[in-house]
Amino acid sequence: MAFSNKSFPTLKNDRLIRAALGKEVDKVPVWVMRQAGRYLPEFQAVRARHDFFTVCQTPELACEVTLQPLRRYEHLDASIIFSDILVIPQALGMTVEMHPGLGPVFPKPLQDPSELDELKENGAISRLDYVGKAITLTRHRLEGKVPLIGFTGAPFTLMGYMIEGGGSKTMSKTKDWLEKYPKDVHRLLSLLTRVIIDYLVMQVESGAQLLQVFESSADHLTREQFIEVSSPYLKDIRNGVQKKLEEKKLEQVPMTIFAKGGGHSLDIQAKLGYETIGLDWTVDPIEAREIVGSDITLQGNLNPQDLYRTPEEIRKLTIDMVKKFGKHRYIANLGHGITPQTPLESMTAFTEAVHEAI
Ligand SMILES: Cc1c2[nH]c(c1CCC(=O)O)Cc1[nH]c(c(CCC(=O)O)c1C)Cc1[nH]c(c(CCC(=O)O)c1C)Cc1[nH]c(c(C)c1CCC(=O)O)C2
Repeated sequence: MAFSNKSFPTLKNDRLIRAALGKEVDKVPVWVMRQAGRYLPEFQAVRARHDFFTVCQTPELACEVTLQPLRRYEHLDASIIFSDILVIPQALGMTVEMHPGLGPVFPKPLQDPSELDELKENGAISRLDYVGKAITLTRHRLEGKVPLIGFTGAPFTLMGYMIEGGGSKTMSKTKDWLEKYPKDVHRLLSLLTRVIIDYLVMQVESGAQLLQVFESSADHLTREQFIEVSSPYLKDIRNGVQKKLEEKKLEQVPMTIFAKGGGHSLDIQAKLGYETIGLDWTVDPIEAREIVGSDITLQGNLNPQDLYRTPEEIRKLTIDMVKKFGKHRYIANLGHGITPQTPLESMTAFTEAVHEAI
């Protein structure tokens, strides 16, 4: 590696970090989940030549696609390292393939709790070394333009993919495990939590400046189930990362929890120690603020579907949204990832409108 993680270029735009820490900002920071992705022709061009996980595993390629949206959209206030949440099951020894049009596929999902013993926890972090290398390279190539976000899937969401063998509308196998094998479920969630903590610390060591935890399958959980199988692990992750960063004498970084469909548990999320809570588009900004109080930053939450409207309509919806959230403790984003057919000019309209709103 030509670059080391020492002496990164000075950060010139720190709006994202300031907003996450509750400091004053000149403009509302904005970034977009899946901002490096298939709506960009330059991303499609890279994907035409390389398999999805090859892009993730090759620091030069991961860095290139991470930078692509920043070259096109001058108003973006953050970058997010190009990778996937499913690199953790891969590092535990499971095979994951990305099938175009279908999404992720595990040829051999977990079928029985006895298979948990085959997961390779030892050495998992060193098998994810390529993510650290991509982060370090990207921090240098960013030249301090905007901060770099690192991320992970949350334990329940990862467990769901490992049991279902891919995306699932019903998650019925996972729900079956919750009923039949509660002890093994907690064993697996604890294993994933340990790996996730070390993985996030490694990302910070490599140069990540903010960390986001994706609990994307929270929409399958009731509030009671969220309390049982999600929130304790999310809390352990927040505390564990803080403790290990202290031990390693590394600087603390702000963390975001995004639980899609977790609107039923915002009060619980507010007590987990995360600086920022990400909201999907079903949550009302004013109600969310009332629930979480004034000491937490909110992130979100335009409906990704709204990016199919005209630029004028997008501007209006975005300005209305930003005004509802207000300038303090707020990071503008979509309520979930940007979709592949989104017109390129919609991103311009959205990001510009955020900066002009207040
Ligand atoms: C659930 C989940 C996954 N991956 C991720 C989540 C959590 C966020 C969410 O809820 O959407 C996280 C993720 N995946 C990707 C990123 C990159 C960083 C970014 O720009 O946001 C991030 C942060 C790249 C990707 N991950 C994927 C793509 C598209 C695949 C391709 O290029 O062929 C990209 C750009 C594929 C992927 N990866 C995953 C699925 C279900 C799919 C298929 C569905 C889809 O295509 O949107 C698992």
